[in-house]
Amino acid sequence: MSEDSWAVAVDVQEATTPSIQPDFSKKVDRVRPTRNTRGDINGNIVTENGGWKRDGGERVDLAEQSLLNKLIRRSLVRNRNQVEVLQRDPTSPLYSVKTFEELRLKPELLKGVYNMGFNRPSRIQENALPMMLAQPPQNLIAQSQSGTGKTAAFSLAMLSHVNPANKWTQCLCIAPTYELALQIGQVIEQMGKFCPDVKLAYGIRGNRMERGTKLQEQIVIGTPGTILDWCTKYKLIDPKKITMFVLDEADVMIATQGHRDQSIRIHRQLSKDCQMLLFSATFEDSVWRFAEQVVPDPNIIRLKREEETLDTIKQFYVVCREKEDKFTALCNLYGSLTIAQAMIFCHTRKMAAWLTTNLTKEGHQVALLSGEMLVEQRAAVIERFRNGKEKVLVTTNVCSRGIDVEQVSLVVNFDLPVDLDGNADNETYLHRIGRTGRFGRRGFAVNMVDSKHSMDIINQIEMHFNRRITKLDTSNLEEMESLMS
Ligand SMILES: Nc1ncnc2c1ncn2[C@@H]1O[C@H](COP(=O)(O)OP(=O)(O)OP(=O)(O)O)[C@@H](O)[C@H]1O
Repeated sequence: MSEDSWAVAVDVQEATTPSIQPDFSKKVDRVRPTRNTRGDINGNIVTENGGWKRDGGERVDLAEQSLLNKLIRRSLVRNRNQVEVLQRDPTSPLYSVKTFEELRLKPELLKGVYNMGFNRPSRIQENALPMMLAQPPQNLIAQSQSGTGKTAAFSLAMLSHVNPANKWTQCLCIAPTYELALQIGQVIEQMGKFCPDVKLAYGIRGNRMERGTKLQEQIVIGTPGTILDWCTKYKLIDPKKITMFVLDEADVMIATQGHRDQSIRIHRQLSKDCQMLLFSATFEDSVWRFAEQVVPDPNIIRLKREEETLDTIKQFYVVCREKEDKFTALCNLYGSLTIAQAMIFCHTRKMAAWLTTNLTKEGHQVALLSGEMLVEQRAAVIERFRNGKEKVLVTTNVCSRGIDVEQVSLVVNFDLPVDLDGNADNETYLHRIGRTGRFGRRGFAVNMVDSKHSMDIINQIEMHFNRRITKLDTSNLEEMESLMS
């Protein structure tokens, strides 16, 4: 098969690829590919179909991607951009806080916040928290990329909002999946550690409740289907008594079949005075239309994603003939440079598996990350790599977003990133190599070129970013050392 046809032949390849870790194969049959993907103004990939996006050769489940981000994240994502605030009533004063004290939280809740290691509100929290805690209640639509502190913000708002003396459900929070709901629940539990009278229930599949009894938990978090059943069929919750409704990950929610309608049906049961809060990492038209339906008269807070830059990254390409040749070039490269850690991107799982096997045979300590693994397994691989247990991480695109490994100094595009039409996928290129050269450090990116088509792609990338990609001869050690010094 010609290397050029990777993008087109991916279905066939993956269907015929044996799982190298057989236990992980159970994810494969859930594939529902979508063609309708594009980036929003924040550079996030969005999809209007099915909750899946195709990312190069892998299909990515948006909810899983979100869960992976949560599992591997250790701290706030840095963002120096200004928050944009659009107030419903532009004449009312705009409050923002620089400390948690200014919010006048209950002491036990403040203790919970500090106990989590939060010293001050994150950029989005500075504006979102006073708005969510304001009296009379205000509706809010907030958008910022994953990891900027949204979950922590609305968890705090819910914990602050409830009256523990009232033994009925007052805050309802819905999330796209069982696993995501559990993650949010953990944050609430941790933050509310010193608020023993505030109770939390999980409205998720498998959590069976007796029909007709009313829940006493003040906060209920769950998935739209179960929550809808609990409100309507089982009547465990009186929706008219809900005074705060939180809809998290709106972009993922509407990309999942059925969730959009269920969310709207839950919303319809709520009282008109209920405070509505909606959060999303991306914000393109379909999310916006949905948000407007669910959140009347909103205040809007948006934090633009910080631009990734190629300024501190030296980019090269190596001309090769076929995959064996690319492999030799890679070994030469790796053998001659002092590289802290490297990430190598392949287009398909099959290629990633082949490369991992061969690098391992050469004596390298290699980790493999691919879409057939369960989310928890992917998170564990990333954690090992972060801790330096392996020096090389071979991967398909599934993990190109979200992982920040500061010590990665080399990114190799063993296969160049292409879109479904076989053109340069500039956005993916930026995400892949943008992770090296972080925080002013120098990074290197090496692209393997194995055909006229892939040379065209390099030219397209050069033009797009207006940055030179220099030819590298990996058999010429001296030249390579001087270029890459
Ligand atoms: N004020 C803060 N100070 C320090 N760390 C914080 C603060 N707020 C949140 N964090 C931490 O930052 C990380 C990201 O926060 P959070 O999960 O709330 O972000 P998010 O925008 O909801 O992203 P996602 O939707 O992917 O979870 C978490 O590890 C959280 O514990």
